[in-house]
Amino acid sequence: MSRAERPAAEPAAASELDGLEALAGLDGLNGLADAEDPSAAPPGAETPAEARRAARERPRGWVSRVFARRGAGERAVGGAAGDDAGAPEQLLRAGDPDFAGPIVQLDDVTRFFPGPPPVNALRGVNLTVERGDYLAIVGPSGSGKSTMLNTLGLLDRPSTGRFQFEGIDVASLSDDERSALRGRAVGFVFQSFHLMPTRSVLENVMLAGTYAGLTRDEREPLARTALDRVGLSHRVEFSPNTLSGGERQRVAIARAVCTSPRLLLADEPTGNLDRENSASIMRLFDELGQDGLTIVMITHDAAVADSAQRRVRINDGELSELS
Ligand SMILES: Nc1ncnc2c1ncn2[C@@H]1O[C@H](COP(=O)(O)OP(=O)(O)OP(=O)(O)O)[C@@H](O)[C@H]1O
Repeated sequence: MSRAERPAAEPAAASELDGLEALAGLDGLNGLADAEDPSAAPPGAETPAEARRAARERPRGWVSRVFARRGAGERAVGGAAGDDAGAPEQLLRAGDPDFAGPIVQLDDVTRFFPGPPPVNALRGVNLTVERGDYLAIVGPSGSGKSTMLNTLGLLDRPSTGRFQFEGIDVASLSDDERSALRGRAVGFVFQSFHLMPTRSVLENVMLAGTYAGLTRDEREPLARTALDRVGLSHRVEFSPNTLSGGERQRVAIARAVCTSPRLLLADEPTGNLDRENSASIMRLFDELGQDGLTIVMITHDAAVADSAQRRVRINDGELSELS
């Protein structure tokens, strides 16, 4: 199994949903593939126009609660309506796209797993990622790459040290706030694509908008634009199973970028691709980087790492900058 697909604290069977839960920030929510559209508001819920007006009036960098859990294993519901009608709307901090400082700032971050055996997976890591950086993280197996990615993707918390995302100290966020920030600000691309085989290409990409709290009407045009961006507008109604590996990864990238995340995390994005498809995916990353997207990519492939603007090495949990 590849890195960020693994839950941070406990190993689990590889499944399509692992990565999707990471995308969603809906840790522990079961039945995701079959869940009803969470943005389909029940009768009496606020209309899309009302929701947009309310969103405009919120303080910058905050979102209203998008998902509520009714109980263990039950599906997500939309907004503050439905069974929650009458409950006060909950505002969650979800980062600030206009924050002028670094998007990521790690100060003396450690991650300790008590084991047995005990492991210091990250040791005193300092890292600043500026908006628009395109960074590759390289390192041998077991060096801490996936722990770094889980941390940056708000899937795991440092044991000690400080992690600031767009100036917010992540330690001060509640679980719901971390999920909201992840859903709004972070896009994930995995080695093994994590596409739903029973859904069309378009539906797979639209799923990302669900997790960002968008209505169906808002999601479809964004998904079509993203698919156009990755050169797949002629494949929207296809099943992912009928696509080549390179095309599947393009769908996954479209899904990752369709809601305009501020940080794209890529875990061995070319690991399952041949040389030609790898080069084409790297060109796409270059273009996304030139468009201003901040990208952090883990790779074993030196040629792939060379395509990034900046490289860091991780060795036994310690990070060092490469020239
Ligand atoms: N949940 C966990 N519990 C205990 N130890 C863990 C856990 N996750 C990671 N580790 C340990 O932390 C160290 C770093 O693991 P990590 O998965 O981050 O390495 P990696 O560089 O991603 O490796 P690979 O390239 O093989 O995927 C390893 O020694 C690993 O066994």
